[in-house]
Amino acid sequence: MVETRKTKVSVSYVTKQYETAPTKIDKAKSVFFKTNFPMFWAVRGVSFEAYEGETIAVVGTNGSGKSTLMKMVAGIVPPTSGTIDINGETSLIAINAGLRGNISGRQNIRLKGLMMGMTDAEINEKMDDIIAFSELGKFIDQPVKTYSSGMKSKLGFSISVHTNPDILIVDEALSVGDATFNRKSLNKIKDFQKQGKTIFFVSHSLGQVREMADRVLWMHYGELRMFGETKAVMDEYDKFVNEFKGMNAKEQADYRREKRAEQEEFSLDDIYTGELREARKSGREPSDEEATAIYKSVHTKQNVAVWSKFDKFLIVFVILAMLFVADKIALNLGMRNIMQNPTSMITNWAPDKLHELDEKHKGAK
Ligand SMILES: Nc1ncnc2c1ncn2[C@@H]1O[C@H](COP(=O)(O)OP(=O)(O)OP(=O)(O)O)[C@@H](O)[C@H]1O
Repeated sequence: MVETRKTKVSVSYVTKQYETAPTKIDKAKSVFFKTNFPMFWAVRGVSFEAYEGETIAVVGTNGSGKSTLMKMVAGIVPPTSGTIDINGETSLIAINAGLRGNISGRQNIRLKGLMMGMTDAEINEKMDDIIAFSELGKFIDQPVKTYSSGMKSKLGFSISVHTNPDILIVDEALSVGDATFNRKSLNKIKDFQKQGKTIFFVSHSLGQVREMADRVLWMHYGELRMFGETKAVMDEYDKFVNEFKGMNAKEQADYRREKRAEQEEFSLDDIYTGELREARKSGREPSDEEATAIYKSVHTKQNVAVWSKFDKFLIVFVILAMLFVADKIALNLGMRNIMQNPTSMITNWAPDKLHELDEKHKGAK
């Protein structure tokens, strides 16, 4: 059957490789020095298409790559290889997504609105609705770092649904609020379904998945294990979960170790050979042109920054020069102060500016 619906998201052979640096300091070190942490493929050659108006649930055990895949679709994390084509505006709702801890909930609403290209007037018009939906009451003027994860999720959810995206990605944000808020959020998602939006939602609630999803994408240790109609995939997923629960502790640990080893030893050529194997299994020998096209597509590398020694030297030089100029000309702050607290130059500015915009808005009411 020829698919007539509009393709909204097209993902081809996407991977994400991470260095398993144990701490943030180790990660920072690896930017400037040669380090030897093992590499690990969190997503291994995922391909799928999502159409206008459908709701796709993303399931899988902890650490299977669901959030990483969704962050790549939302454009927040770049893939290591492969391509993602988006036909529309995406908005990611995830616990903490894009919220700044040092500024208030209200200032976060303004900041996120500005980042999404809304004008001051548009933000002012929606401000009261967003605050009302979030149910945060007077906490809206408290710094977000004082919020619980449920409160952050309520704020994130409320902001995202009011920015009216046509592709909505909900990453577990439906399960961290209280029962009433979750029901309200589900109803909002159902409204979006009726409006024909494309929705992805990551969920560990299998009942919610069966109730809401048209299709299900099952991630398994970085691979797309199955993608299809909700009932067919969920029946298989349930079967796997029950089989896994039926194993003893040693069998479970062995299984995890084996899969983890596959994630470390994986290479892009595995996707290529897997594709050829699948084609042959279905009785079709790919032509040389087809094989070359698959090879090229699999090996499409994204522009992940690889810094040369000169780049690193330049970065340090530019930072020092900026600090010097800021000290001498613009801010008249002592060099020692800046060295002790470099972020003060930025953090002092942002809340003041957002506060000024809020005051203007209140005055205009
Ligand atoms: N920034 C990162 N650096 C290194 N490893 C990462 C990073 N982000 C995720 N990972 C690793 O990638 C794997 C997939 O993580 P991801 O958060 O996508 O899984 P998930 O399926 O969403 O898990 P959960 O259901 O527990 O939320 C995990 O092993 C995780 O530790």
